[in-house]
Amino acid sequence: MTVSNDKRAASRAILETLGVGKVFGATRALDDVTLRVAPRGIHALLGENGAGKSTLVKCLAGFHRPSSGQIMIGGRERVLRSPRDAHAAGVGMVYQHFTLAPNLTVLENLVLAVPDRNGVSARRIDWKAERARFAQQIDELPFDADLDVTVSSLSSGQKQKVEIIKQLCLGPRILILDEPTSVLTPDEADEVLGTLHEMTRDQDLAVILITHKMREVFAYADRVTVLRGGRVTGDDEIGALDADALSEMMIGEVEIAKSPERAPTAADNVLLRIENLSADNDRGVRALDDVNLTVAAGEIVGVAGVSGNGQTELAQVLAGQRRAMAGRIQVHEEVYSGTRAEISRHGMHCLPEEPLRNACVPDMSVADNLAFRHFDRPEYSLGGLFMRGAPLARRAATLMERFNVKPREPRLPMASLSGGNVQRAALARELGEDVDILVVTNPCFGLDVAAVAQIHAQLMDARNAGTAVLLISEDLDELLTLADRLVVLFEGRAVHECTREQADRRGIGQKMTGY
Ligand SMILES: Nc1ncnc2c1ncn2[C@@H]1O[C@H](COP(=O)(O)OP(=O)(O)OP(=O)(O)O)[C@@H](O)[C@H]1O
Repeated sequence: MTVSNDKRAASRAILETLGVGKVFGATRALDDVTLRVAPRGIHALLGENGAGKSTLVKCLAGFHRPSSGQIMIGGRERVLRSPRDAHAAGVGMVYQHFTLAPNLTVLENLVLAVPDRNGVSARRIDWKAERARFAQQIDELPFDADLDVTVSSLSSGQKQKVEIIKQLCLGPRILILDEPTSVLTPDEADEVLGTLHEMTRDQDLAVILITHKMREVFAYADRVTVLRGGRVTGDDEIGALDADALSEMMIGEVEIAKSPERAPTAADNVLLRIENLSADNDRGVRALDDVNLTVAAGEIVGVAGVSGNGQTELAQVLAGQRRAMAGRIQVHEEVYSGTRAEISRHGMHCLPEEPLRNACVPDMSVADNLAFRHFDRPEYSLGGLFMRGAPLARRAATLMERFNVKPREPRLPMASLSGGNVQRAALARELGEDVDILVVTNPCFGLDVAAVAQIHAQLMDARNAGTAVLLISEDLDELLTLADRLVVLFEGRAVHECTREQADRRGIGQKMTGY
């Protein structure tokens, strides 16, 4: 930007960060970041994993205090000591993962989100008045929600809308969305972003959008700021940029991994066979209903579906974390019930979604988390009782290098890694050794362009080396890129199956919604 442009942008800005820095121990997560956000429009914040996007927006939402620099909102410097301060300054934030209380109704969630309600007894709340107030507020919003349903019965798309409604009801001038569409179908994502786009045209609302999806940036953003290694590497109107320019700003000269060619499959060598499998969810409701599927050596079978249609339960039964109510599973043509001994004997590796929560111990180091599968092997333990630190650290360093986990510091707690790097570390553990069967759920959730290409190449490599891969993913594009065959789950049933040659994007999208 030229100096005069700079001045004009500053005079228009509702929010500015001036030379903001943030240091965590030895990590400089943000370095001299200047960001200017106009009072209306969608401002995309892009960058590879670990670039500092979440840290920056957490500074704006009062979760982190910057180590240096200033935050200006509405032309005034603000010191945001807590989310409450940020809220008072007009900043609302919607997180990547849901924050709604699942067992409460939508109305109860909205009422509890109002500041100053902490500690107020439910009996002292005038529910009738609150219901009328929220019904009227929602009426004025372009989003719809039924106030009386329990949140746990909502689809991901509906939950995300309630998260946004919850923030909009608090009347923010700046709404921050951290990867809001990663849990939505493409149609739901278009609906949510399209609606917000319209809102930023009609009223004083600035949306800061973190996303890894270029399509969304070009369709809905007005302006883009790119971070790399904690520094701003690009800032411009969206109309002045193309995909190559953005990619260059995000990853510099890094080469995007190319997926290896697809090798022929030994279709008759079935390694995983699922027959008439049924299972219940945590509430005792049937979540998987009479599912049949097979995965052969050197084959990727994709499981498509909107989240909440039995995918989680399928992955859990295969990982031995949930009991099947009917049917059977065979691995290497032997009956399999998911015991630790069977998992190890059959070379069965499972990577669940949200690995930080479901597959890692957040406070333990990256090296220890990478050791979960091997710590009791002779080369890593003394008599099976004591872990041998040096070989485990060497192995961790090798895996971190191979899977590009950053920062390359095995002793850091897992929880201090950025979302994308946790994902890479968890995949490194599951794909790092010879694997016969890999069950993986949403492996590229939250990953940047280069990392997605790298993970896809690694999955294809594993397939070509003879691994049977069951890829459960909410990203239809990912499935269409990788899978040899596709199965669609809807309300727990396998409602459609096709080969990659037969796959039709629209048709599969319709099957996913029960059409
Ligand atoms: N609480 C923390 N303690 C220590 N280091 C942290 C903490 N939070 C973030 N970091 C580090 O700061 C850097 C920036 O992380 P941040 O989460 O902001 O990246 P990001 O751009 O949001 O990445 P992603 O796309 O993977 O979510 C990373 O190196 C990360 O490991």
